[in-house]
Amino acid sequence: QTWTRLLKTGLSVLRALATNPQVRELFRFIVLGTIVETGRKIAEKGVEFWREFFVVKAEFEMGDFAYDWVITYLENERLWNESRSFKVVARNPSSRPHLHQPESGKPLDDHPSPWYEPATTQSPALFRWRGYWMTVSKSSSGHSHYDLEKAVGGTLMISLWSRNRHILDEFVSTAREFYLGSQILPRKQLDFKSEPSESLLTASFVFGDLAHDWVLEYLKSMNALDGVMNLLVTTRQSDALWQPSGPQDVNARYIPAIDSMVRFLFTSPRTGKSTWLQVMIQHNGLFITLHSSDRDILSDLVDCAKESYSAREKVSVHLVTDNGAWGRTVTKSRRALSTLLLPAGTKDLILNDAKDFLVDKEWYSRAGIPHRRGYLLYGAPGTGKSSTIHAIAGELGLEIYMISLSHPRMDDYVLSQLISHTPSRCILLLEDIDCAFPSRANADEDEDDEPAASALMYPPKSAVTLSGLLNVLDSVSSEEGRITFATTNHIDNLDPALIRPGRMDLKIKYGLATTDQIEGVFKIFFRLGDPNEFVPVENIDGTPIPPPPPLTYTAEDVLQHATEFAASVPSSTFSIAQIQGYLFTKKRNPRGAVEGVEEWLAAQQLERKSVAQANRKRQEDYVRWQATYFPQGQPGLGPMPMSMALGGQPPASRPMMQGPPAVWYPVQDEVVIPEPVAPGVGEAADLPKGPVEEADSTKEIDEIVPTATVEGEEEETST
Ligand SMILES: Nc1ncnc2c1ncn2[C@@H]1O[C@H](COP(=O)(O)OP(=O)(O)OP(=O)(O)O)[C@@H](O)[C@H]1O
Repeated sequence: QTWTRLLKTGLSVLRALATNPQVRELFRFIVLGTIVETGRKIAEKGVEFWREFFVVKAEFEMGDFAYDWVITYLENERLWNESRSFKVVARNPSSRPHLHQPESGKPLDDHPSPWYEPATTQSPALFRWRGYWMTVSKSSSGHSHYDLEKAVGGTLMISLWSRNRHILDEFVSTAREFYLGSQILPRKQLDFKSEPSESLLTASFVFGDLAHDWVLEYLKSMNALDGVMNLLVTTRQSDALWQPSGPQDVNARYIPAIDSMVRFLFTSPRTGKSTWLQVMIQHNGLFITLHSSDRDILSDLVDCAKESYSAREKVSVHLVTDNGAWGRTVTKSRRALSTLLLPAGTKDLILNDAKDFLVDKEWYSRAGIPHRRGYLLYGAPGTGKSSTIHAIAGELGLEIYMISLSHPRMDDYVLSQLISHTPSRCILLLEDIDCAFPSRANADEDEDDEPAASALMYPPKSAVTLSGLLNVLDSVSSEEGRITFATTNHIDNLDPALIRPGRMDLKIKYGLATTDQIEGVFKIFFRLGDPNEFVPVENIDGTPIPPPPPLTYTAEDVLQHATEFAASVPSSTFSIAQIQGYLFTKKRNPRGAVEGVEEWLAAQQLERKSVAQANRKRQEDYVRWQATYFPQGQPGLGPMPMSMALGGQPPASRPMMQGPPAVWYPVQDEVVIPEPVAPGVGEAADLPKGPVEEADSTKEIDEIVPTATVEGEEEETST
């Protein structure tokens, strides 16, 4: 009964509520709300489902090439055009030629230009691509891909409204092709090792290596370094290597500073294929990153560089740095062999022999003979030895690697290191090879006419030993087509082992100027030779030398004066360099050169006399010094002290006789001291007495300077 009563009460309450309009309204609202919410949920699920099945999504990470492709492509499609919010950055237009200028933008000038890129947006931009809708959104972190070096991170999200995944593939590959085809400046690659695609090829070209010079020259010839924005302004000659092409101030060079970077589009002349190169300039060389994994492109680049290098009308001379390693390279204009005045047949002899040698590698290997060839050029200073080597190098298209044995860092080890770091086909030039030996006076101590004291004065000027030198010349690494040229002013100082065939195959003597050579140098000097061959047309740094003013004399004048001049100057008495030195004082005045020759000859005679006297005094002083301090005789103790050499008193205390050998020469007014001369050999004994001025100059000189015809008896000339 209780339950029946309760039920009746409930029903009456419900009936009362149902008849209440407000309650009925509320009830309807709840039902409708439930239906709407359920519908919304179903729709949401439906969209999610649709998205899952009908939208393809892709994510592109900044720092990845795929990101670069897509963003560059979208940039080009002007996707951001409809955007309402921008990020505006100032960038150098020359480094970003694709930069989008604002519609009303001013023409580009030297100041950075504005560049518009879409502001970071979470709300996706919608666009249509080949009939498909796409949304693009960019995350907040990171900058545009061009500024990648400053911030890494950030992603680009692309949603493609299509069930078809292939559309995404098509989109990405279209973007990639566009990127490659547009040849757009790629982003800088600071750390190629961490590049995720591992598709960049990096090549190092080490300073001092020939490949480095090839590539550097090539980059310069392609104006690739012109875009460097980090410059070193220098006047040092050693920086000439970097001189970019184009007109530059002679004194100041604007060269890329260390750590600067430049990106350059290399188009292979052979394949026509273009590849971006990123060139990093470091203190120890060039580091080139190729935006490619194709090694052929690298070898193509190196081959092109090598080809254009060898086509230049220049000769490169590689020098040893202060550290005793290859480093500096000096480039000189080629010197034509025809400008050398040498006895008939000399030039052809060397040139043909060297050519034969270079082409006959097979023959050498068949005969079991090491493929190397040595030439010894000896004779007085200034007779054309070095000039011949430069001209031959130019003719054969070879580089010169020049080693001076008197270099302060030179010893057997440094020498062998240097040799092993030279390329196979080159000219190795050993200058003043006699430095490695004691002077003749030292070698021939038992000769009666040369006091032992003088031997002490002339120890070897180089720490290189004979065995070190022979080892280097005979070493396996000195095979492979290397031509060795050695020069010396004192062949008689050289050990026979060094100049035996197999080490020095041709020995060519350079004598003092003959009458023909004197006449020849006069004609060339006054431009009767081929002026273009003789007169350099450009400075060492490539800047042009303006042509000389027109001549005030005729060819006939020069011919006549040349004969007169040659008749006035004694034959085999002066080197061509000395004659050239005199002619320089009469530049553009051939008549003056003839008129002044007697005065010059007299001055030369006086100079020789002073030199001889100074040498004699030095010898005497040294003997006296030895007798005072080492009455018992102290062989091999080293040089005379400076104060003594300069004519002062011997030092109060016994000098230290250790350390590297050094020779001190007296320095006096108007005295030029040549290589040390042993007493009894050379000028001192031959000098005439009496005033020079009164004598007939030609006769006088003929008398005082014996013509050097016999090997080893040549006149020591001043330098
Ligand atoms: N035979 C020559 N023909 C033309 N020019 C010459 C000749 N000899 C010397 N000269 C000129 O003299 C200068 C010095 O010559 P070079 O340096 O070749 O002499 P060198 O014999 O090598 O001297 P050193 O032994 O001192 O090194 C150069 O300017 C060169 O043009």
